[in-house]
Amino acid sequence: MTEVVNPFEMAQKQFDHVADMLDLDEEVRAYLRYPKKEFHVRIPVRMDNGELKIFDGFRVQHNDALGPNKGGLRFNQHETFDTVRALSMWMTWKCAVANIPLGGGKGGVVVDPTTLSVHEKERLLRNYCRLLWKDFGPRTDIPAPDMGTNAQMMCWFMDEYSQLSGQYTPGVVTGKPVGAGGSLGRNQATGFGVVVCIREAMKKLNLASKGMTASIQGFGNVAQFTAINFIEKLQGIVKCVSCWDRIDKTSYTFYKADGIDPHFLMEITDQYGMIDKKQASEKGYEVLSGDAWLSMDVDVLVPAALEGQITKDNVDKISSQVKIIAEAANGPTTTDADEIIKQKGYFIIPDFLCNAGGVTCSYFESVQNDANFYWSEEEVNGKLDEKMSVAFNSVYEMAKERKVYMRDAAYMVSIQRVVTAMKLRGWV
Ligand SMILES: NC(=O)C1=CN([C@@H]2O[C@H](COP(=O)(O)OP(=O)(O)OC[C@H]3O[C@@H](n4cnc5c(N)ncnc54)[C@H](OP(=O)(O)O)[C@@H]3O)[C@@H](O)[C@H]2O)C=CC1
Ligand SMILES: O=C(O)CCC(=O)C(=O)O
Repeated sequence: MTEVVNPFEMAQKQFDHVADMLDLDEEVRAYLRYPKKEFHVRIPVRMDNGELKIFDGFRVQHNDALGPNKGGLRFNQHETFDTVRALSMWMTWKCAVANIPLGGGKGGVVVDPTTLSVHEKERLLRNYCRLLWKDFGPRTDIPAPDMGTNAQMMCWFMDEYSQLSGQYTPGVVTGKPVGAGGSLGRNQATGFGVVVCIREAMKKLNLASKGMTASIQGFGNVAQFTAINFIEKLQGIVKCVSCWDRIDKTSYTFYKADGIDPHFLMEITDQYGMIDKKQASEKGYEVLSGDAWLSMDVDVLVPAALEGQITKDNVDKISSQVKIIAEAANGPTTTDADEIIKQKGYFIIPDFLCNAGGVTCSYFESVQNDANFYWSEEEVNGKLDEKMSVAFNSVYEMAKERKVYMRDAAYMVSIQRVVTAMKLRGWV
């Protein structure tokens, strides 16, 4: 039977498991198992053809013990309240593991962004902001780009908020374009951080990175910059990436035995992330089935698309040659599949550690906005590399010390930091 995946149940299960291992107090568990605040809005938008359409939008603020809630805003046709709840909870652990003074939040609008014109997208984004602006702010809750949203949309959000509040407020949102309060390096930061984690894992496993092979699911922001950094920083070879084809309504894997060229593939990818099959084939790429990425004989497997992709039904397809599973997406592995991965002894870099580079760079962007002083790209990348290496090593050390799985170790580091802040603030 196909596994049904509710991301929020998955997030709670993961938390409960480590709460038991830490013998966490019942009151603390009750606090952390659910978000602190949730918003559901109905967003009216006048479409280009004059019709009025209403969209469902969510914002969830899980926990702000360490600092203001922080997390992306997704435009996704499959978004649910529970997905956003799970993602906000994972943001709490992500900020804590990265050791940045921020809490967990996430937002989502139920919409297929490919069906909207630019003007419709802008009206939807601005109306979402108008309905919720009093609950956002640089000291309250700070959104950022995520699936289906981008830097331009963050800029509209910043502009709308600034107009409503009567003050130029760049720090209300991160992931803005450079030149409008954005930080150099933010666009590539998540993929950059994924590769820092892979590099650190390789050091621990005594693997030389040169010539190591990888297979990546997805070809959006995170996947693209993971591929580029894996090739350029580690001198590795990316054998394939995959993408969703909205015309054929299926996904495809683009494979090249001697390694893909992410820059070429980016040139033939449209604004919604679809790679042109014809042009890829002409350049010698094999176009394989959407799940072919999972069974590749490679050293590093990188799910970088969606949640719930590695399930108990397909986990056995993972090659025994794989040495590292780097979870670049949020929640790509279901709890049942995770148990099998753990038993088989694959080295996993858990999602909220692996993809923490994005929010860490967002934090740098907020710091620059507050100071109104902007850093060079070298400075941003240097600080990001350091933060991600320290985060990886703190989790690795915890796993070694407690003899636990890397995911459990990441939870232990994060939960302890959040609970310490809650206790110091007198919440529990
Ligand atoms: N952007 C960021 O800074 C961060 C993102 N993340 C997480 O990383 C993941 C990817 O996000 P991001 O790259 O920003 O999102 P994008 O929207 O840029 O990319 C998502 C990618 O997944 C592809 N995709 C969708 N469905 C499938 C499928 N069934 N099979 C294969 N590919 C598919 C999309 O293709 P198409 O576009 O054609 O639909 C697209 O290439 C998400 O889980 C997100 O939450 C985590 C931390 C930070
Ligand atoms: O950059 C950010 O603030 C958040 C990024 C995000 O949503 C995520 O890491 O999942």
